Amino acid sequence: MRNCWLRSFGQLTGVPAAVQVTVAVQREVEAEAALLESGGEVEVRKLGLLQAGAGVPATGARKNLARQSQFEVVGASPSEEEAKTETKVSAAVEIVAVAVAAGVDGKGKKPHLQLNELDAKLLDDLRPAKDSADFFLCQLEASAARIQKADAFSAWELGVDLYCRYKPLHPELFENQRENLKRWLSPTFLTAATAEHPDFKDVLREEAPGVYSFEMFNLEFCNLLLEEIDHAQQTAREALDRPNGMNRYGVVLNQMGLEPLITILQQEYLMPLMTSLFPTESKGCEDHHCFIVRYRADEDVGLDMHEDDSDITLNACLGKEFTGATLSFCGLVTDEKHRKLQHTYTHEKGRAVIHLGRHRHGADNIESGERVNFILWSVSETYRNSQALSRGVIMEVVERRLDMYQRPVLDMARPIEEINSVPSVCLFLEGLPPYRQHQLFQNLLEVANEVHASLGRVDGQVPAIIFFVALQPSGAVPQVREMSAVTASPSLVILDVDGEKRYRLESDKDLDAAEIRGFVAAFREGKLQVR
Ligand SMILES: O=C(O)CCC(=O)C(=O)O
Ligand SMILES: [Fe+2]
Repeated sequence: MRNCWLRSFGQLTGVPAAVQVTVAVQREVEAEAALLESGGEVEVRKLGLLQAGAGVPATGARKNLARQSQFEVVGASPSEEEAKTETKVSAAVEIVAVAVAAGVDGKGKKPHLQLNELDAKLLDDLRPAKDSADFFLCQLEASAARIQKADAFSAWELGVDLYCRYKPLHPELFENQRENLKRWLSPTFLTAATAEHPDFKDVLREEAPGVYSFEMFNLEFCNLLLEEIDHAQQTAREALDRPNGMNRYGVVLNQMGLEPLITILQQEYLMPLMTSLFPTESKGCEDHHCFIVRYRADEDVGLDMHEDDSDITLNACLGKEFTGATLSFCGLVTDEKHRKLQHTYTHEKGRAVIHLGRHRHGADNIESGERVNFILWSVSETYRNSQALSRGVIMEVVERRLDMYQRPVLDMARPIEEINSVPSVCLFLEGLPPYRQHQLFQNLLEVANEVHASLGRVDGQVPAIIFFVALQPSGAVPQVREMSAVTASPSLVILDVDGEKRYRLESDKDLDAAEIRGFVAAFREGKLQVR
């Protein structure tokens, strides 16, 4: 068995499960080939990303966290046995097996980063059952073909690159997070959050109705994270996304591989607090978007009043030295006086403020120095689904709008908000065999390109008809399916959320490019019946 060590990494934003696995396996296979060619004389470094995707059950307490783990394999001389390894099936299975053996049995060379319990559980889940391997591989191949052929997926690959390249400055932020957090959280908050009956009354300061603050991180953590962010910006700047359209100089922490840390922070320490302050909105708060904002005189100096695309927002100041840059609050967007200024909060290093995402707020201009804050947007699918009818399709929290606008077909799991206002062609393919998904995706792509060409599509602008594809029942897919009132796969629907209309293709024929083309053309000519 080759030496191998594991590291746990975070979630790739915007990358569906099967695609992540495929990229990993493709690279593994390439590296494998290089290793065999070299006769094992040259050490080959292989990087991969494992994810419990198709055919591999994603169980465990936190789907999000249990979804992936990244591992590195360093090859020594291949054995006879290994030299025979040719197929992707055995490569995929072998990779999993190597990871499991090294991680769970602790046999690997010294671990680069320690496995935490959930990683161990993940690897157990991934231990491939013989009969699922073929199906698993089939999914991988279909996704590989999609990646190679469809431009629509190219940006997702870029995300993978960042993961492979980023080398942390402070590994302790990426390993053994549960233990480390105990050292980094303020003792008062830690005690309150971990008590048998969590009680925050001595910890919280009510700043204004619905706005609370508390001491959260100690200085060691603030400084550690500040240094890691600087390091990421220096070494991987071009690959880091901006956190949202409003902050030009922030970074998305999940993208740097910090998702496991943030998830533990959210689920184990913040959840009791969120539950006690915001019982409705915190129910089912499983997802998060975590990012850094930065203000200084020569960059962004402040942020206009807005509401967040979160259900609950936590905003902790990491430093550095600054004056000004206070945070102003008005009311909840549903309040009559929601535009009236109600409170101005002064940030302190290590102190966090927590409020509902729909509580209007804005960052006042910085006067001198630099302010860097850690923002955690918690998202509750349970709460969002309960609000679905009044709010239209709910957005995933991660915005990659400009990228999205370039793509002919978008991922329905993470739609852009225009799905609520622009007619959207939605193709549901969840559960279909991979070759069929691939074929129909190609058909949709072909029609989307034709339609956009005929509409005179302008780069960077939302076209008059958007195309979405659903490959797995994740993210917004179940919700869009429900709104479309279809149960089968494939299903083709044109959804006009704003006009409260939907058009379903009902046909005896097998779906193909001609059918899709005809259906969209009929819609454009106003010939479709609402169904
Ligand atoms: O700068 C702050 O403290 C607030 C930032 C913020 O509201 C946001 O990024 O959504
Ligand atoms: Fe905000």
